[in-house]
Amino acid sequence: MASEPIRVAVLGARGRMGAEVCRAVEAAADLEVVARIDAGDWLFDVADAGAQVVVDFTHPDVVMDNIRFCVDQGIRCVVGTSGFDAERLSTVEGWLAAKPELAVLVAPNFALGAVLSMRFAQLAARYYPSVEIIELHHPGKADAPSGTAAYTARLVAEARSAAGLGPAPDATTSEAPGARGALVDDVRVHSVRLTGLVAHQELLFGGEGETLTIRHDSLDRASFMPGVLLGVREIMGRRGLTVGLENLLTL
Ligand SMILES: NC(=O)C1=CN([C@@H]2O[C@H](COP(=O)(O)OP(=O)(O)OC[C@H]3O[C@@H](n4cnc5c(N)ncnc54)[C@H](OP(=O)(O)O)[C@@H]3O)[C@@H](O)[C@H]2O)C=CC1
Ligand SMILES: O=C(O)C1=N[C@H](C(=O)O)C[C@H](O)C1
Repeated sequence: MASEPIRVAVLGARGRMGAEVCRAVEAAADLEVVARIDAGDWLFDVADAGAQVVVDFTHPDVVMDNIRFCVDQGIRCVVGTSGFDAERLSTVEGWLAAKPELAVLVAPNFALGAVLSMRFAQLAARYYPSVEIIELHHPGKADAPSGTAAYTARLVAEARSAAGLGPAPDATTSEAPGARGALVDDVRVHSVRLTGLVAHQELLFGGEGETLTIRHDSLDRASFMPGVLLGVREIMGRRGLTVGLENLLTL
């Protein structure tokens, strides 16, 4: 006998990602949307609808309150919203410590190619003295740099530090504000916002007489959906906090 579909609530349901997630979940035979919540809606509808998993694509300013609500209500979370730093992640871990049967997935990027490009970047990082990140997004994006770029910068910085690399060479002594981008974990990150774009990232590595460019392009939000659906299915069998879709893949 077929098992019951997983009951999913979508937060940010009228947004760019939330609307796409509602469509993708509805199209999956083993999942169903039981609540669609957006700004101004009553969050308790999620619990009243018997949601087993919440998918959050809202805003960095509200996502922590949403996770807190879900943990209090005993609901698992798949979180795509950006804005997570080490402090936020450890706060979520603290909440989960009191509810060990629950699980939260925070994935900076659900696109397979983005996850692979970060893994390739980790491999390359130890070999090149210079590295800079350029992230390019649609102009409706609220935060800069992107969550993916911040996460990538951290992975690259960890790989550089493990390899004993110091700061990237840079003789700049005079700079117009922002001209050299933001420093994230000692890695320069440049943010472009441009009509027509969706979500894109380039990592530029430089060594003696050569450069290496690793680029990923999400040309459509459909690119994120297989990762989101995988997250919803996998979170049912997990416990605690998982950071990064790579932990659900065999890479
Ligand atoms: N991890 C990944 O792979 C991806 C992550 N993202 C991230 O997802 C987030 C959303 O992106 P996007 O869909 O483009 O943004 P949108 O602004 O299009 O959508 C966000 C939606 O959330 C709503 N919202 C705001 N506050 C609340 C709240 N408290 N409860 C419920 N809904 C709320 C907004 O309403 P209103 O507009 O009225 O405020 C809006 O409808 C961003 O942080 C983005 O970086 C995006 C793509 C992929
Ligand atoms: O806002 C977006 O669009 C995206 N946000 C995420 C991020 O901040 O990294 C993921 C992807 O880049 C799309």
